[in-house]
Amino acid sequence: MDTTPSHAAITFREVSKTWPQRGGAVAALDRVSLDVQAGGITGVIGRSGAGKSTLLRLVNGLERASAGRVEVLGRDVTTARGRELRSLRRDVGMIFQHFNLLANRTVRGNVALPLEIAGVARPEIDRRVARLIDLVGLGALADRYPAQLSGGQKQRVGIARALATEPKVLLSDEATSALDPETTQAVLALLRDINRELGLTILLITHEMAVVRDICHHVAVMEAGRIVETGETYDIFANPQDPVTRSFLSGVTGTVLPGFIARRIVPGGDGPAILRITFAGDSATHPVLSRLGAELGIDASILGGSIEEIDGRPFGNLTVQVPADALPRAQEYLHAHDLRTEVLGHVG
Ligand SMILES: Nc1ncnc2c1ncn2[C@@H]1O[C@H](COP(=O)(O)OP(=O)(O)OP(=O)(O)O)[C@@H](O)[C@H]1O
Repeated sequence: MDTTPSHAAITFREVSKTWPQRGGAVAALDRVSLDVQAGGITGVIGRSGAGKSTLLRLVNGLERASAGRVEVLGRDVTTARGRELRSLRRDVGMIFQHFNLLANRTVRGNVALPLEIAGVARPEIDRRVARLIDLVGLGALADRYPAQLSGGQKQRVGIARALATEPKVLLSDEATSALDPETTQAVLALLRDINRELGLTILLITHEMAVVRDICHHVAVMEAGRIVETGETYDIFANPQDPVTRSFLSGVTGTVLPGFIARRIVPGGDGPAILRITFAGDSATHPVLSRLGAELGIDASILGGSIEEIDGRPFGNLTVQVPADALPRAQEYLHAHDLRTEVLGHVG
């Protein structure tokens, strides 16, 4: 996919943000550059304190950069003030981990709020609110108050409210972190539908790689105020480069070794090799193990594995044990078939 700035809905150029602190300053963002593709879903993942919220809040002017430039839909947020900033904010909706609904307003009243603030006429407000409430599947609950809703329903209200001013960009600040796994799936599916149907650009921050896997087309990995890796989600899963990315992936791609295997690997061991094979793209469904046996006479025993779908494409990992003396031939064969391998160690 083209990554030139002309196709970006949001661009960060050499953006830094420092907070004054006693005895110095803390750099929340350190010369971050990123293009967020128009019409796509981009995830920013990082540990607590990596700078994700700060990055997100620069997009709608809730925070201002200390240096660098942030452009949204071709407009410079870094310098926007007053009327210009208000108009920009109407183009950028936001949803939050804790929903931020007004307790004394019904579902209808919460969704109507941004339109009331924007001075939209009442009949138009009523029309738009009814449509939005239907869009997020809350038609039957329009007159309930937030306290009478589940977490997932509250987030649907948050989404409807964020869409009220017909924004072109939606920011999501850990929108599913407070929800159970099933509700998370339903809310992610709603975001995916909205992205597809409305062509909305979504920029979300999360600390869960599963969220990235499930809905993001692109991902940027942050650590200590910097972006350490960025790319299409599938490529990042199939071929992660940075240790931070690898550690995030270890929880979701079946790459964590079960204890019974990990305990067998000993430093300096010279017994059978434990090999991880990564299957991506077309190679994901090749019967390579049986061919290793049939063509090379190498017996590989399966220790663990998983296969899943990322961005509609198959992706898998297989951990196998092969005799130490057969390892070079096995790897050569696997590499010739476009499979990646990693020697995790040797049994002692
Ligand atoms: N208003 C503030 N004043 C001072 N320091 C701040 C402020 N907001 C954030 N920071 C600091 O900036 C750094 C980045 O914080 P930020 O909230 O962007 O991280 P995060 O990746 O979103 O973390 P989390 O996942 O915990 O929300 C942290 O070191 C944080 O302590």
